[in-house]
Amino acid sequence: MNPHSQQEQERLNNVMNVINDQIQQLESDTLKLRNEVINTRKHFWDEVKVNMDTFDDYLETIINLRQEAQALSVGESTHNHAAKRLATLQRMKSVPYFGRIDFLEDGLTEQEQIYIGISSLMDSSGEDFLIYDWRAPVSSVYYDYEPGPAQYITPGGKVNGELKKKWQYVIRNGKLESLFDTSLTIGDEILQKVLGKGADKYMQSIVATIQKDQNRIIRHDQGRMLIVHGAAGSGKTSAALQRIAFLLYKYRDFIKADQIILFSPNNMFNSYVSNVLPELGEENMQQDTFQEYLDHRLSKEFQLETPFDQLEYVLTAADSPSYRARIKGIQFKASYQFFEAIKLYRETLEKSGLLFKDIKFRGKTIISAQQLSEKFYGEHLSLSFPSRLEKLQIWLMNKIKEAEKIERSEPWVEEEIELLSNDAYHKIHKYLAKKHGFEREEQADYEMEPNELKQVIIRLKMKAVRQQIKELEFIDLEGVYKQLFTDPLILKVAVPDEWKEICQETVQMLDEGKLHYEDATPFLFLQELIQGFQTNRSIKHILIDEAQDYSPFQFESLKRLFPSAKMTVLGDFNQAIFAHAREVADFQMLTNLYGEEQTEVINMTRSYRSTKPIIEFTRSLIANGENIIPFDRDGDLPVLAQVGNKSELHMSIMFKVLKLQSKGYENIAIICKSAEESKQAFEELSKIEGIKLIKTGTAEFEQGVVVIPSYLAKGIEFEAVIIYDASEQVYGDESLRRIFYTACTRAMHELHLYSVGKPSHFIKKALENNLLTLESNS
Ligand SMILES: Nc1ncnc2c1ncn2[C@@H]1O[C@H](COP(=O)(O)OP(=O)(O)OP(=O)(O)O)[C@@H](O)[C@H]1O
Repeated sequence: MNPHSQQEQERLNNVMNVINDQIQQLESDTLKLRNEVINTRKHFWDEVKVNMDTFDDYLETIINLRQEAQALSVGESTHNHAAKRLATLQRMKSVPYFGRIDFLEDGLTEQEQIYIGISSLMDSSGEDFLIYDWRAPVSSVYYDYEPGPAQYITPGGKVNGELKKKWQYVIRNGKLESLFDTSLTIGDEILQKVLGKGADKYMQSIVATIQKDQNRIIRHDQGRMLIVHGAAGSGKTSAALQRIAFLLYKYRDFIKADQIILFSPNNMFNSYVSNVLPELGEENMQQDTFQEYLDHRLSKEFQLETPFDQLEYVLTAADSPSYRARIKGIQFKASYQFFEAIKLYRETLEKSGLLFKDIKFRGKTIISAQQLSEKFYGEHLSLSFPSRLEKLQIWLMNKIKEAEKIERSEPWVEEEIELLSNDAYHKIHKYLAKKHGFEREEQADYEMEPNELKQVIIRLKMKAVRQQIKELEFIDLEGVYKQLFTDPLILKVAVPDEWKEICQETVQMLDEGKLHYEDATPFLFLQELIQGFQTNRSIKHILIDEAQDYSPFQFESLKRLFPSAKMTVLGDFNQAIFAHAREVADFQMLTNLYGEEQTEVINMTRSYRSTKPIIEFTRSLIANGENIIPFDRDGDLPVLAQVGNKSELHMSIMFKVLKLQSKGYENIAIICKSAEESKQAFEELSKIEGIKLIKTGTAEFEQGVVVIPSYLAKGIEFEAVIIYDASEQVYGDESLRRIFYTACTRAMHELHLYSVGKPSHFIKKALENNLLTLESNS
């Protein structure tokens, strides 16, 4: 037993007592506060005397109301605050702290013992910290330094000193299970233990074992843009989530959880990561997928393809005649050249090319597209593009007024009046009476002018037209976008050889009211360049996970949508699975987004998720994989089993699942290339008890044995992974290398590959270097 254990357990007992006392106190406080709030709500109107007789009475009532509302809101917020603290203390009851540093500040003689946990705790006198929050400035020493000179940054400046000792604790349910003086021991026992555990339904927080490079990401606080490029399993998502917790702590008076958005690959991933922040005593940030944003903006006008439909096409339709052109189109439409070309195109629209729609009322054209075009290109040419559109709107509104006058003599107006319901008639009467200054009690005396009634009817009917004008809907955006594919002179960049086919397909899609996924963002981007960008200034931080899947259009759109936000971009180019993925890591575009001075790039090469043998295998699948450093966790070599046919494959997999389950693994994924392959595999493997099929719509991350398409397994992990069919026939094309790599890197403890016939050439290097065990018959 460690000689310090006794002493440490005593201190722990003390801390537990303080926590228990505070819990007791808070329980009674929150109950009282809760009752007070309920009471105030119940008797809200008793306290407010509503009297509107005179202006002074009215004023008093308003003031009274305000005061009551304010009291209620203060009560609610105090109660929420206390309830939140109570929940954190309850969590601390199990693990009050996980680390300690002994720090001697320069100029002082006594070293301080700093215990670190998920939240701070003061002693009963309220003067000394028993525990420091892991996000407090001094706590960074714990993550950043080995014993020796160390420093940390406070709002008041740098603090220099010496880290004398560093301890790690394993505490469970208030009991000290073990402690490590990490200044003496080599290696990282606690990290070993954490990583060796089973997978959970939800991702866990990593605050007890944050690594130095991850800490840099979490506490990064300069510039508008942080780019994190990290190997599979290096902790990008984990760092992103702890970073959010850090920001919520550091800027607690300025930033609330709903002012931070995490963009993630799909809804299932959202559920997978949804527990980390609450576990740390913070509220969850907003979570979104880019697809949801596109849906919100474009699904009224178009039938939108989802990124997963696009991927499914890419993975399964290689035999279709237009396949090659579509792939080239996908790549081109996500390229930087196309992005620049669209910006240029918008500029040329200042001189010519902007298309308009006829403005119609009751099926009749009241202002033609031709008139609009002549007006736009005939006047105010020295003004900026948005100002010219504004002038056009004003002109149009006047035209609408004229049109309304003309409509008065149309017979439909009389017909409408005759058809008015009593209720509608009275509403109009009341409205006009009020307009003419009749007080409520005199309104019955008001007699409506027939012409005025007509005017109201016409205005009501014209409302939609005015709205169209306000929203600039008279611009034919679809036509403007289509021109890029019908007028060969517009795009001034090199286009793919298959351009003719790409154009045909794009035009056909648009004519059918559909928008391919590769067209959606460029279309929206062009639309916003013309109509103006929508903005949301309340968001202060956006974090983009799996950023390798985003195109320049998407980054630029997010930047413009959230002009007050800082951006954290996390990705791994080796996992770029979409067809538009660039061949090489391209940080330049991202750096250009906010400029070099505002941008920092952090690389993470150490990988934690998988055992060392699995990482050694997976890194052999990609170019420059040797740069990935495995965390030293032991395990079996990945296994390759070659089978003769599908029925042998299914038998072997079923057998393997049983074997893995008998070893205690609960989270087992059978990863297929596509949804189509997953569906077939699921049908064939349905005898496995409790097996589930994960589809694009699956909202909750499921535990147990799952069959899952590679692209949905992205970002998540499983105790054991079975690659359904790693044959050359399935993974023969070079473009699938990254998808294959992504699938294999999902494994924490065991990886099993099956191959019907010849295995994919992706594993050639692994076979040559004995990074796999061959299993002839399972
Ligand atoms: N410092 C750490 N302490 C404990 N566990 C860690 C640490 N860093 C990473 N992990 C664990 O490693 C696994 C991978 O982390 P995470 O999913 O954040 O990596 P990633 O870089 O986002 O992976 P990928 O790109 O492959 O999806 C998770 O189980 C995570 O909890």
